[in-house]
Amino acid sequence: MSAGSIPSLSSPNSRLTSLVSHLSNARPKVVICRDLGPAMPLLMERTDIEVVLWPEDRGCDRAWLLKNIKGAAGALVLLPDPINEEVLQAAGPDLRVISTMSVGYEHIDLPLMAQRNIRVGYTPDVLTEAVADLCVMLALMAVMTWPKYAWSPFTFCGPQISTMASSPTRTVGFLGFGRIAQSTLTRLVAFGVTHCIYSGSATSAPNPARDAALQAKHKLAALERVDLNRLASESDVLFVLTPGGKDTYHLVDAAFLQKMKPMSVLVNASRGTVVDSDALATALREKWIWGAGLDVVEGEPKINGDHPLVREPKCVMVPHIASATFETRMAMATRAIENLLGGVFGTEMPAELGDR
Ligand SMILES: O=CC(=O)O
Repeated sequence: MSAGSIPSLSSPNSRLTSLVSHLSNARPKVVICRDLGPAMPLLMERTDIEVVLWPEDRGCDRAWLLKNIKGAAGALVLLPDPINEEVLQAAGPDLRVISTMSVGYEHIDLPLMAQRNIRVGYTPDVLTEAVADLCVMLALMAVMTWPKYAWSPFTFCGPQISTMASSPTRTVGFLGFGRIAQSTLTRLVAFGVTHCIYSGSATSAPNPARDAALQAKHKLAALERVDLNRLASESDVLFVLTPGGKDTYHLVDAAFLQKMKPMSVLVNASRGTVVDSDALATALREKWIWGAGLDVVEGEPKINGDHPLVREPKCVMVPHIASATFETRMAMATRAIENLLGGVFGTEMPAELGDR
């Protein structure tokens, strides 16, 4: 999509009116938990499905979902919509697919879906580049956070991410080394980054061949899988890019932050729950680390101006918008719709989780 051709969002209420023409019991019903703007014609122009759309421009009400999902063959959901036993009970036996417009899927009870033979779609890949762009932006902003504004030669200074003659090495660290981490690394190579270290999950197998290829491609002095101690203590810039959930809860805690370099910065663009917010606020206040850039924070979106990290001057925060470019959101919405239709009609889903 070119910048000049970004379609405008049409009102959910006008779509609601056009839904009347879709009502027929013969067609499989799909429930859509949020207006998908310019992608909606991909659903609304079809005559072989009945589309039931949450009509308001805010998160879908639970009560509305539970009422409307009855008899549905599929549902297109978002991160704030927990998909669990309650939803399956309300839906009944016709439910064949849950499609989430997100790369994360911790809001979906996957074992339960597998048990009931309900297919699950998600939207990996299409958001990788946008999130990697934001990661770099947050890292650059996190080194330049300053609470006081009185100029002198060495105020407003922060640690430099690019290498230079007097400081020729930089180590970038990744907690989680999937697609987004690797795209972020690609961007940082242009800053002269020399070393890359990462920690994978306990269950992910080491991949020495992939690592050797990446090291050669980016002409790095080292690219190494390390334990959390080394990740914390050697990273100049540390990106948290691991999935959320109980396995990664508070992996970055006070003990981890205390091991980090005082001039290092932490960026989190995965899930708020991976980083202990109170510990991070202490780390910034006590100067264990230099700064932080956060796209996500524990407890979001219900945080306010009193949150310790919102009040912390050396923390840059954006409201979980890493994938928020028109191009990426359109690709995510399209992928989510394709997944939904694949599940409803029993055909291929472009991005399906797990085995059927
Ligand atoms: O956080 C965003 C996503 O999971 O897509």
